[in-house]
Amino acid sequence: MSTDRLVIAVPSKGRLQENANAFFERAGLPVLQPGGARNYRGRLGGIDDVEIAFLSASEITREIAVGNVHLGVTGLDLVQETVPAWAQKVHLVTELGFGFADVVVAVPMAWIDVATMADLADVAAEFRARHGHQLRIATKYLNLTRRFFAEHGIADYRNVESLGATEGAPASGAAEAIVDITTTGSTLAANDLKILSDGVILKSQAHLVASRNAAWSDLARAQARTILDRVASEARARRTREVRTRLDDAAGALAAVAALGATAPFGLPAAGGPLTLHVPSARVAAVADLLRARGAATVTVARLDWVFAADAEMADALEAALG
Ligand SMILES: Nc1ncnc2c1ncn2[C@@H]1O[C@H](COP(=O)(O)OP(=O)(O)OP(=O)(O)O)[C@@H](O)[C@H]1O
Ligand SMILES: O=P(O)(O)OC[C@H]1O[C@H](OP(=O)(O)OP(=O)(O)O)[C@H](O)[C@@H]1O
Ligand SMILES: [Mg+2]
Repeated sequence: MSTDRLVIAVPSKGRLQENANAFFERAGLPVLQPGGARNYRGRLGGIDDVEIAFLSASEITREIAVGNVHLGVTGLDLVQETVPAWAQKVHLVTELGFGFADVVVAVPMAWIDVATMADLADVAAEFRARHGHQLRIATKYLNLTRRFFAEHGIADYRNVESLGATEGAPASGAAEAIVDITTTGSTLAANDLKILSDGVILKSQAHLVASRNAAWSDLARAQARTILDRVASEARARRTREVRTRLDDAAGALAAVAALGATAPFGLPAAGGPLTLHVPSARVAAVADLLRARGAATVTVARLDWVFAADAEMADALEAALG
């Protein structure tokens, strides 16, 4: 880093790229790549002097861990697998609601007696005596596997490192079982593999992450505060609906819907005026029912683009993590 400005690492390819760009766009901070797709440096629109490094998801994780970039978008699976003592180096700013994938233990469908990790432990304990070698697990998630198997008391196995087509390992005879990431399950099914019932090691999704090791200048901290305020405002808006209505007893109605999480951010209306509520999106129908039961004739519901608020919980949590 040649200057003290903020540097954000954004996926330049792979499964997270498109959604990561859409996420910054929604927050009013479009990712700009002036030199075209082959230029590995860009900048963020909507804010001055923020640099973007375009990298693959695994490179982003590494650069965050060593502190070469301040913020980045990557998968939780990569953070937990590839960064030793990750919580000391990486602060999870927020989940991003995309890049969902589970890291799972899967065995051949034909193993009808093996449904749980305890069953797999039994197989592992007897495997060498029966077959002349240890149970082999194909995976690129060596650290997550080691931790999870240890928690389940499985010690008698061997990892076979696999960097691609892991699901093919049992059929090809390279391993007996696998640990890999799955989203739709179609690759597992196509390879006649099943997930053990308690074999989900990690439910991963993309996160905005911050490096606790980077050099955080005053400028970089201030830029991060601005960015996180917009990100938090967009996230708040996404989980909220604006509900408007008119009733005789607005105060009584507000008290009744408060139990459903509704708030009146602009206060109670003067007599006869419209009441504006903010309601968690999942509770909108229940709130509308209650309002009509209390005499509201019409209730409108609208999506919001932004909800700016007085508190800065995301930025404050980052400051606390950076010390
Ligand atoms: N079905 C999926 N399979 C694999 N990764 C997924 C899936 N769904 C979401 N992801 C997320 O995407 C991350 C990896 O993305 P991807 O494999 O596209 O990167 P990449 O560009 O291939 O990077 P690299 O070349 O460094 O492996 C995973 O670690 C995970 O967090
Ligand atoms: O459950 P599904 O929806 O079928 O997805 C799972 C598959 O996707 C990933 O591979 P990817 O296509 O990223 O190839 P890679 O291993 O080369 O990264 C992963 O390693 C699985 O093979
Ligand atoms: Mg990949």
